[in-house]
Amino acid sequence: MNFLVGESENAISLERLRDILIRLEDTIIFALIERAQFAHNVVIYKPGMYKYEGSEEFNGSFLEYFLRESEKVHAKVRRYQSPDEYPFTDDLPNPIIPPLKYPKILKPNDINVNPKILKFYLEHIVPSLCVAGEDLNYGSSATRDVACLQALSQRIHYGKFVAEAKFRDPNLQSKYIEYIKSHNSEAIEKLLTNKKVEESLLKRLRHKALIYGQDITESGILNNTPKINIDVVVELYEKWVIPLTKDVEVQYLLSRLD
Ligand SMILES: O=C(O)C(=O)C[C@]1(C(=O)O)C=C[C@@H](O)C=C1
Repeated sequence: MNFLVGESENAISLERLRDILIRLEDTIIFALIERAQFAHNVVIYKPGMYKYEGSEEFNGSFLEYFLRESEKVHAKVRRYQSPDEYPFTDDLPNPIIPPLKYPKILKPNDINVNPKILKFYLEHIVPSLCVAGEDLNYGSSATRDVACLQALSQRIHYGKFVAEAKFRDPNLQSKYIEYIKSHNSEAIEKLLTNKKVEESLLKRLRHKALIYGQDITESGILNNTPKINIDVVVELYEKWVIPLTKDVEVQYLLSRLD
């Protein structure tokens, strides 16, 4: 969590939030580079391929099993009590350690777009990121998938904080209230969109993916094939990450006055 426990409820600014989003670009690119070293391994996404000891009734895929079991442990150490962490599975156990006092920055809401994240990740990202076929690295692939999914989820749900910061802008608040009251999601989206920020982000992302994806040796950068398909990274943001972040922002604002 980037908002430290004990900080004030006013501890958000758009500038600070944008810095967090920029840092998360690094987390996401490195997670994708990690996943890209293994083949698609489609078998880990097919339901009912394995029997799971202790969860005989469970009939999902190997990845779903792995996500569920990982999230159980993470829930026990209160990961999902942090307002920037959202689980992909439900019926999770209670934390075994006492709760922390986070600043109450967000209005209570139950927005969770993880089903959409899982869908685009499995249908569009993994097949274009990884070499087709099987290399038997099922466990390694699934651990990398979980890292990618968690990073994407955190980034996209930061839209709630970004929306809250935008709503608090005294120059814009009356406009937001007007559009929220008239349930005008299109006007809300238009008001919160900043094309310049989006364009700079996509350019920066291309540079980062190119640089992070190279081999670096004692004599400098080796100009060999990058470890990741740069276009896939840029397209991921252009087609999915930014639109879904905006979707979260709009959903959050629509419920902001409830
Ligand atoms: O930085 C913002 O203002 C955001 O709302 C975040 C974000 C993004 O997803 O990166 C989304 C919408 C804006 O058009 C610009 C960028």
